[in-house]
Amino acid sequence: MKAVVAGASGGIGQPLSLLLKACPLVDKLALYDVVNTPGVATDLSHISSVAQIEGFLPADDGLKKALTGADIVVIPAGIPRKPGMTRDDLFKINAGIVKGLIEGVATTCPDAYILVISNPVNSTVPIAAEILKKAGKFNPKKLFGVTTLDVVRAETFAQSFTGEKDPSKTNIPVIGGHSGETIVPLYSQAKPAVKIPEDKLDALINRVQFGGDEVVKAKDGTGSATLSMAYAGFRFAEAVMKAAKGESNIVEPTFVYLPGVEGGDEIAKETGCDFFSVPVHLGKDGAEKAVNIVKEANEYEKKLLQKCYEGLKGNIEKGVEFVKNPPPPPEKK
Ligand SMILES: NC(=O)c1ccc[n+]([C@@H]2O[C@H](COP(=O)([O-])OP(=O)(O)OC[C@H]3O[C@@H](n4cnc5c(N)ncnc54)[C@H](O)[C@@H]3O)[C@@H](O)[C@H]2O)c1
Ligand SMILES: O=C(O)C[C@H](O)C(=O)O
Repeated sequence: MKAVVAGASGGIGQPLSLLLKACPLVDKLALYDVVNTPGVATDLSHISSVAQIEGFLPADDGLKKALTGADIVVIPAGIPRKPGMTRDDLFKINAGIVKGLIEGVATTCPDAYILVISNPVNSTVPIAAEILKKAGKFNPKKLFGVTTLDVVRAETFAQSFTGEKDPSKTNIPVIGGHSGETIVPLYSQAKPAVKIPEDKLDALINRVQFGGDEVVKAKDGTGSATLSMAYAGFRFAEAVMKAAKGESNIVEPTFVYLPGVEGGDEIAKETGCDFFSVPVHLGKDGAEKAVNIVKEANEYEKKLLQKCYEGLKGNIEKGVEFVKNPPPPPEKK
């Protein structure tokens, strides 16, 4: 498989590229960024793994060259948060970055699986969908917002209650979107079952919903989660690649366009949101089936979901509007 990382020189991009370089499922790896890819690619090229690696910059049609023949494109390009910012504050800059990259995908490798990491995911994925629709290249089964970090956090933060030595052995679905109260962990649906004491549940849910802020605060102005995100992004990319190669029974929560995925219509009706993260069966064609876990939520979780829908609808609409009614270009001074 040929994998492309767009935003490869960044805090997420570099460790994610390292994990992809070491992954035996990857034969070719193209690194694209507006800076530093020659250095990052040369460094990684000394690793004795299967993947042939190349780095590209925008000059000389670099994006097109990076994307040519891509099977999977992972996008962590864009600015990260600083303390005091919301993910929505990143929209102004990151919306344009994602738009440009997706336009490149639409013309060069429209059949690739597209994994969007750039924030605000609740809006950047709708932007990607609208751009692909405009180009007549939208395949909803192959466009994914990466929400795996929320799952990773939900597993990790619950470890003291599961008693598992390896927290990843407890499957905890996290649904909704990827920001604050739009993130809804469903501990009632954990497999194997987990008993969270009632007086500890609010704090646990809050930590998962605002785990990103915990890292932003600790990094004190130097960025947001990068290493845990690279781990999570790789975990999801590996799942997509394994499914593409024919491995069965791969189910991962991811933010998808529900009306375009089997089983999604029912969830869209129930949530009022066209884009939503739910556990999705992955196969050769991408998102094969969305699992309606929303209806399994208990009363406590249903209240969380109501808040999620309110925030998420506006974020989705903002992304769609950005493409349908683009803001005027800034005036030249
Ligand atoms: N989905 C998630 O769970 C999740 C988790 C963590 C971070 N993020 C988001 O991922 C994004 C990247 O975070 P980071 O910490 O790696 O930031 P970073 O600033 O360290 O890296 C971003 C990289 O993108 C590059 N870039 C900018 N414009 C580009 C363009 N047009 N084409 C290609 N590359 C371009 C920059 O040069 C930089 O190397 C942020 O928006 C952040 O909020 C998402
Ligand atoms: O919090 C952020 O801004 C980055 C990311 O979305 C995260 O959840 O860590």
